[in-house]
Amino acid sequence: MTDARSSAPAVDPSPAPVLEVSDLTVDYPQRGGRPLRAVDHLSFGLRAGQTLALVGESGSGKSTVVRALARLQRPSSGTVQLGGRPRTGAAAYRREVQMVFQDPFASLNPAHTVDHHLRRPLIATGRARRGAPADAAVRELLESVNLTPAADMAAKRPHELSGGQRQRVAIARALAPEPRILLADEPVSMLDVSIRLEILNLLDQLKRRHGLALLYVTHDLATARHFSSEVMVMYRGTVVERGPSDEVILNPAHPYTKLLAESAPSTGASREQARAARRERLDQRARRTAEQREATAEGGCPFRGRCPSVMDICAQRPPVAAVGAGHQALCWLHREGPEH
Ligand SMILES: Nc1ncnc2c1ncn2[C@@H]1O[C@H](COP(=O)(O)OP(=O)(O)OP(=O)(O)O)[C@@H](O)[C@H]1O
Repeated sequence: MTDARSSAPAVDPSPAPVLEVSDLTVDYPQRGGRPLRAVDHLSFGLRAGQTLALVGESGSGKSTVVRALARLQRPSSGTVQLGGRPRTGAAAYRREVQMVFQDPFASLNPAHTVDHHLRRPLIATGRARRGAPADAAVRELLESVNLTPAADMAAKRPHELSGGQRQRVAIARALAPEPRILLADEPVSMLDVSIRLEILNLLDQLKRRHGLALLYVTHDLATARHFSSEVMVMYRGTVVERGPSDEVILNPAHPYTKLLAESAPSTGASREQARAARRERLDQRARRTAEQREATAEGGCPFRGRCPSVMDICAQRPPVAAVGAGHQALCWLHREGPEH
């Protein structure tokens, strides 16, 4: 795998975020009990031309973050602001923030042609007028995701396409409104191994070409490292480690990230292995939900029930410790000062 980041044009290391998330908290009501805290006071920014990876096991809260950013889930508290503008109208926000979903089989309507899927958002968002301008814009979108000859592809229905081709259509559709932000929630986990890297490379190229800010949600640490400049590791709704992707993945500081890195499945897993991993993730999700209910009630370090280095002090909320340049871990092990 060539390093997608090494050929990156020099970018301003810290341009202002185009999307700012501050203290985002999402609680789900539970029948007859306390609400379940799926996201706990999360803050981060997405920057133009950069990819931030959000990693964690099933049930850690990644999809809830994406749903809140896409305004499909109302936060319990905190804010999500577009380019420093707190009150963007719903239509303008939806144009700027687009999503690519995990399942390209479910995200396209089987009754409609590819042309219909792309023409609709172009016209609805005023990016192209009906008729010849929309024809040209559909063609351009298809070519930009390498679906050619564009005229043949435009006439097809989803069932006539492979999984990878469908995901390319879904990406083209997300680009139609010319967004500034793309939220990609496990965009390749349902695809055949052989085409996963092609689709991730395509997203990477489109990010550069259009200066998109990309949030890449994944279970896969290898592709998180390869395709992102920064990584946030989430456990039970809390970011337990964040920093430059090489740093976090090659030198993990938090016991949870270490565990993830040690148990990471290979990117080249077969479809059967991927299915087995998915079943395991669903089991994990059920376990995490049960644990999360307890954690919501208890406080302290969310990972202490599984942590091999657990200490008495972990019953208290851990500090955010600097463990390297721009690299932080939420852990008592890295508390500054005398040994405890
Ligand atoms: N609509 C909902 N109502 C109640 N609880 C929910 C809802 N959606 C998610 N949860 C719970 O919130 C927690 C976080 O779930 P979320 O789907 O955000 O995690 P995830 O990391 O994206 O997992 P996966 O990779 O399986 O999608 C889990 O405990 C989950 O059971």
